[in-house]
Formats: sequence, structure tokens, C-alpha cells
Amino acid sequence: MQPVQAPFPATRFRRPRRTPALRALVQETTLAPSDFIWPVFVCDGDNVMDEVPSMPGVFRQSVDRVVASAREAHDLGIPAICLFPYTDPAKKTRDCAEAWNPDNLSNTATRAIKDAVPDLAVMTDVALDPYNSDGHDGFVRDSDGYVVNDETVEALVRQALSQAAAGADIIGPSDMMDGRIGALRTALEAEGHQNVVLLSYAAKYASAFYGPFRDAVGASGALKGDKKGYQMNPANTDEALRLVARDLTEGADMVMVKPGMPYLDICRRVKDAFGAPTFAYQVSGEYAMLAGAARNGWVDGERVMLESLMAFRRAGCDGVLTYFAPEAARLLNG
Ligand SMILES: NCc1[nH]cc(CCC(=O)O)c1CC(=O)O
Repeated sequence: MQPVQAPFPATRFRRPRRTPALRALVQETTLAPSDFIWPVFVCDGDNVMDEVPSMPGVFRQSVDRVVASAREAHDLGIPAICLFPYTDPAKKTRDCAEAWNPDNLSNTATRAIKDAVPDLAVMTDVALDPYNSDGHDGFVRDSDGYVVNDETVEALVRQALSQAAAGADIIGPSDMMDGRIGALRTALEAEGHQNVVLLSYAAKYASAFYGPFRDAVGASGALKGDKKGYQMNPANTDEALRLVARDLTEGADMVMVKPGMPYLDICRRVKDAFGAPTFAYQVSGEYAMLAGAARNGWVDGERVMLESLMAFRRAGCDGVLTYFAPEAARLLNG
């Protein structure tokens, strides 16, 4: 782009900023409820709404309540909901078998939502951490604590197939193992799930901003060590582009950058380089910062929320996973 402008006073940038009507005409980016995917935490029980202490305003919800939330999301114009299970610690094992139980919480909730609100897209998470007594996204090797890759990918395939069978529209592998997108795509094609969308967590960083999420799904206590052996180093950018290229080549339909706000440079580079549907995840720690400051009256909660979400769109994202989805949608709908 070659900006052309006359010298002052022929050019006055404040002219089109003078009134709301003029500002609306020159606005470059838009934000709408259709840009959101709403992540929700599912727990056992009936009529349970259990607030996550480090995420004020975010609740673990039993399946009946999640169905009500799904209906609410659909009514607000939010196209998709993303399920994260809070698994009973007694069901967490080293072989993570609960991950592909057809009747686990995630699959039960998926079926219930698709039954009640068929037009809402359901996204599910592929990774072993909610089911792993070691708290990791993959299997941990006894001898040295290494999170093994290829055996984990086999388990992720079983998990994803159970999610597809339950009716998931979008599957989001968040595990960062190598080769999983190709393995998932091959298995989905072979098992009759040709139309399941893969939204790859392609550039997922080893971030401290996931802390409140790990509380929400009960993984904090279980996790031994950190995830730096499979999630990305926050210092790297070129590697993110290589990962996105790799995942698109293996059959990802959409790609994600995670976390969001501290990584908008990555979003912009990914969108510019590939032009693929690009999403960012405004993660739990980002939510906690904004919602916590708002609760304390230190920032204007509604305005920082909408400004932060618009920033994702400005950075080139087609959409954003955000815990603010229903609140933001209500405001945007006026
Ligand atoms: N597979 C794990 C997973 N899937 C989504 C999140 C984080 C989401 C958030 O912080 O909001 C994480 C946490 C992690 O990698 O430890």
C-alpha cells in the first residue's frame, strides 16, 4: 500500500473522526458475535454451576446447564461452543482410557447439545491432560519422564474418533504432538467422518497464561513438571509459521495461535503467510487479568473486553476463542 496524502491543512485526519457516523464509515475492522467460539467447562452432576475461583464469571457446568448455555449461545448468534471436561480425579489414569470412553463427559455433552441445538457447532478438545493422572497432554515414559510422541498420537486418534462419533463438528487438537494432524485426518476419512473440521492448535506456546484453565479442569495438581518439551518457546516466531505450514499440509482446515493477546504478531504473520482461516485463543490468564481488573474497578470491563477482541480481528484473525463470548455478544447485539 502506498499512502497518498496532501500536506496539512489539505489533509486533516480528524475530519472523518468528528462524528459517530463518519467514524463508522471509515472503520476498517468489525467485530460480531459470529466471530466467537465460546469455551465452556463441563462437570458431573445435575444443575451444577460452580464458579472457577481464578476466572470470575466463568463456571463449571453440568451437562444440563451446558445445554442451556448452548441454547443461549445460539440465540446470541455465536456459531460454536468448545467443550472442556472437568474429569473426576478417580477417572484419571496413566493409560488415559477415559479419553475415548464413548460416554465420557465431553461426548455426553456433545450428544446432548447436538440433540437440543443442532445448528450450533460443537468443538471438542483432543489432548490427554483432562484424563491423565500425570497431567500431561501425552503419555509419560516411566524411565525418564519424557512425553512420548507416537504412542500418544495413537491415543489421540482413538479420542478424536470417539468425539466424531458423538457428533463433534470441529475437533481441536491442542496437544502439540508431531504428526497428529495427518494421523487424525487419515483416521477420520477412513472411519466415515469426512466432514469433521480440524482446527489445529498449530502454534501453541508453553505459556504461564494457562494457569486458571488448569485450575478449571483440575489439572494443576496433577501436572508434573512443565510442557516445554512439546509446546512452543515463547521466544519463537519462524517456528510458528513452519508449524502452521506443516499442519495445513497434513489436512488442518483451520489453524490457531495460542495464547492470544501477547501473540498478535504471530496471528498477523500466520494470516499474511497462508491466508487460511486463522483463530486465536484468548486464554484463561488473559480473561483473568481483564475480568479481575474489571471486578476491582481498575479498568472499564466492557470497554477493555471489546477492545481486546477487536484487536484479534485487526491482527488478521477470522475468529477468537474467548470466555467473554456471551457477554461480548450481548453488548454487540445491543
Ligand atoms: N490440552 C490442554 C489445554 N487446552 C486448552 C488449554 C488452555 C486454555 C486456557 O488457558 O484458557 C490447555 C492448557 C494447557 O496446555 O496446559
